[in-house]
Amino acid sequence: MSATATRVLVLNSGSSSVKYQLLDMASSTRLAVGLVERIGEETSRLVHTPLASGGEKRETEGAIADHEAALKAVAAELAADGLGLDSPELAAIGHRVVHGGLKFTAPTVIDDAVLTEIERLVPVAPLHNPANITGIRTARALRPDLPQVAVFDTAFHTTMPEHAARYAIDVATADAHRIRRYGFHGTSHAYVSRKTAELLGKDPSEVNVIVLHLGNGASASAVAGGRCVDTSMGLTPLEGLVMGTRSGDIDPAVTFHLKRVAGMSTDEIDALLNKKSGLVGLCGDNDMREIRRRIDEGDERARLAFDIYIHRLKKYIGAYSAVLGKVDAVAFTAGVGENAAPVREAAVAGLAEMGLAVDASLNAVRSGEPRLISPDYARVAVAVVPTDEELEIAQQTYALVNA
Ligand SMILES: Nc1ncnc2c1ncn2[C@@H]1O[C@H](COP(=O)(O)OP(=O)(O)O)[C@@H](O)[C@H]1O
Ligand SMILES: CC(=O)OP(=O)(O)O
Ligand SMILES: [Mg+2]
Repeated sequence: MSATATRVLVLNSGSSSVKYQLLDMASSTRLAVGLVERIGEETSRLVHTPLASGGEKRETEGAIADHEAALKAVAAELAADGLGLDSPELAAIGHRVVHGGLKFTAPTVIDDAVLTEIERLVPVAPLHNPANITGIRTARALRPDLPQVAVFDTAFHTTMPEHAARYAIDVATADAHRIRRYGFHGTSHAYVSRKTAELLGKDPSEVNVIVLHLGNGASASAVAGGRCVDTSMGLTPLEGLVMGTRSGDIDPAVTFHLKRVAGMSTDEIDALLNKKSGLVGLCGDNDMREIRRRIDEGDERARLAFDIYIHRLKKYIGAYSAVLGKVDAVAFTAGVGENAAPVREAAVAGLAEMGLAVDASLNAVRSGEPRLISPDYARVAVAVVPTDEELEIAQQTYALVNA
């Protein structure tokens, strides 16, 4: 790495999107940020903002067939601003990798063996690891000389005690197939729980926080003194909360029933629970903005979908309050958590006996900053804390390549 190489490119590849940021770590500045969405559809969209030059946001619409094409389009956008991947100032590329299994508990420089292990984990993160792998391969082909670092969603959750991480199934079978609860969105849960402590003016070691990461995928975590002690996602990112397209918790016997009685194949059941369930399965929409609009128009299906979503969320707030014993803060984050005031209001409604309340005028504030939305008298702080997985990945990546 050259002495002047202080930039990190971060790729957060999702099942149908890529979020990216180019950061200069020496000056703590964002040089460019962007998003490619609806990859694989006719209506793909790339939004690129060249912050370094103060340039205007650029939007390109049109089919982007796969993640490889998406990354090449991102590289071209960066090059157009003089920030191309060929820059000698680039120190490393940091990749979000969703499933790291038991092997990866920290950021890792990617070599062939690491890539093979990430591939081995595809069956337990079928929507995510393949996209992460394509991102890594494409970036490597463009800059074979540069360190590529994987930052795993599962890493933060490896501190979970065995009684939280194990399923109550036959131990020999579980161990033979590495079946246990891994948890995901860990980079976000780590970042947000730390930021929440900061907002309270405390050290992370002094506070217990329930983090509600509500994006398209959604998960809750119980963080005690900076360490994760429980989280809602399991072997795969399917367990737990109701999500945009995923069912979350369900009686596993539903799957046997669908196979034996409805005659569905394993792949069909997988697709049903991962892609055609959750909010989209319940009401046809997975975007909370659209669901709220429909509720305002009196749409009953949208109302029921919302109520099911909130009911599950409330159950996890209750469960994690019990797991933690004492809760200092509940933090809402990600697309829904940061933007949907009605979700925050409804999730906390009726929990005054547990010390939880939301102040309506504070909850209505729109801001990109961490903020409290609970009234002064509330025993537990309720906060909105914007996540920044890309910044966290950049910092971990830069620290590793400079170590
Ligand atoms: N202004 C808003 N109001 C309500 N919900 C929103 C708003 N903006 C985004 N969302 C929700 O956030 C979701 C995306 O969250 P995000 O954290 O970006 O998810 P992911 O990383 O899984 O793509 C959208 O599907 C939508 O439901
Ligand atoms: C793990 C996971 O569910 O990630 P996302 O929310 O990006 O789909
Ligand atoms: Mg996300």
